[in-house]
Amino acid sequence: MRVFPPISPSSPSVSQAHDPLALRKSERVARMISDLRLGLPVALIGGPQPALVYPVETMSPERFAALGPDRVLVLTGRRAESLRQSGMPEVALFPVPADARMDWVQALADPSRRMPGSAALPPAPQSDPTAVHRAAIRLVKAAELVPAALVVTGPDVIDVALRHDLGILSADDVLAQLLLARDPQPVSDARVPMLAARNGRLHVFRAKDGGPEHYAVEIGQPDRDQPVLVRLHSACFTGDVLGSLKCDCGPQLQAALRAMESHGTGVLLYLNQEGRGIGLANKMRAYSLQDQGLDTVEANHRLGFEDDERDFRTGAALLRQMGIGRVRLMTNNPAKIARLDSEGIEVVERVSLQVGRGPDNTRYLDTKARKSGHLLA
Ligand SMILES: Nc1nc2c(ncn2[C@@H]2O[C@H](COP(=O)(O)OP(=O)(O)OP(=O)(O)O)[C@@H](O)[C@H]2O)c(=O)[nH]1
Ligand SMILES: [Zn+2]
Repeated sequence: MRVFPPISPSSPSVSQAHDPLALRKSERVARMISDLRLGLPVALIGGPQPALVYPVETMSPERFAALGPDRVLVLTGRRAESLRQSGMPEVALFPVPADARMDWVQALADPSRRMPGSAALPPAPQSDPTAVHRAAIRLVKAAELVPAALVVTGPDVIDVALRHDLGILSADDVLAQLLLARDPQPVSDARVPMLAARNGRLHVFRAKDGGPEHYAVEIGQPDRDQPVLVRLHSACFTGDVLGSLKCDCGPQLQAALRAMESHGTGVLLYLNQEGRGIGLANKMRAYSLQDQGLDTVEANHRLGFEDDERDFRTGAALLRQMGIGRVRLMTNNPAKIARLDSEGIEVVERVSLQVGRGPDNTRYLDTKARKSGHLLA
């Protein structure tokens, strides 16, 4: 008779050294992120009891109706504060009453949803978030969903997860994996002549964590022994592709390429960190809030995000991959300079990049200068 090894969710009993098909922790986390985008729950171990984590944004009404009695709504402290709960921890827990409606929960999580007429403010938050709650928020943020989760605890969670083939991992492992810096590897590259710079080559990079690909546009052949003219550009579909006037991204992208062309060489990293890392769907939620009068930072907070959710370690890793250790950085954002410096990339000079100011983005640019420390010259 065949004997199956016992299943140990947090540390698979068969190590990958012996079984190449055994899932790595990073692969389990990548699957969890995909599952949450699909509206599937994942099981986390780490609190007093194991828990199922459901994404508020994508869960179905049927799954909401079938939730167990011990469930809490997990919001970021930012979101809780915008619901007029002051002095919040980084992660806030609200008990969800048995008769709670799904649209009430969704409206607490997402300011773009209409609160059902009779709904009152949520009851006072429960205290003491555990690693499970912190991991739940990190996972839904990584999935670029509304940063809110329903966490259901119960003794049979692991049974349910095994029966339904759900992802299972310890919350500490999830948190550790999501904090790791990944080294994107080069995948392919080819010559791409551009209007702004004829002598261009596009390199595609991919990390092993299933996250987004990032790109490097190399102009000419920069001498690695000299500081290289570099731009770290975060994706902005609206500005870069549509020519939106709400920001300065499109003009900055083109001006950087033109500057590299006239200098003869340079590298523009195109980082897929849309909306300062919150994703395009959330950026459009933020834009709706801006249409109601909030500025770019207030809108992020109202949604439950920090001002800036980007991780510029990715930019440093790409530069290292390309053999670039010293740069003249085209930016107005001191956080980019600080991050490259702390990652061992020497910024020998900041090259100012002030272009594209107009009536539709004056407030946006002024807010970035006032609240996020962007330089105005
Ligand atoms: N959340 C949010 N993101 C925005 C908004 N407007 C633009 N963005 C995003 O902001 C980022 C701007 O990227 P960058 O131009 O590289 O960065 P920066 O911080 O302005 O720094 P520099 O341009 O280098 O000075 C892009 O990811 C845009 O998609 C907004 O109102 N809300
Ligand atoms: Zn933009």
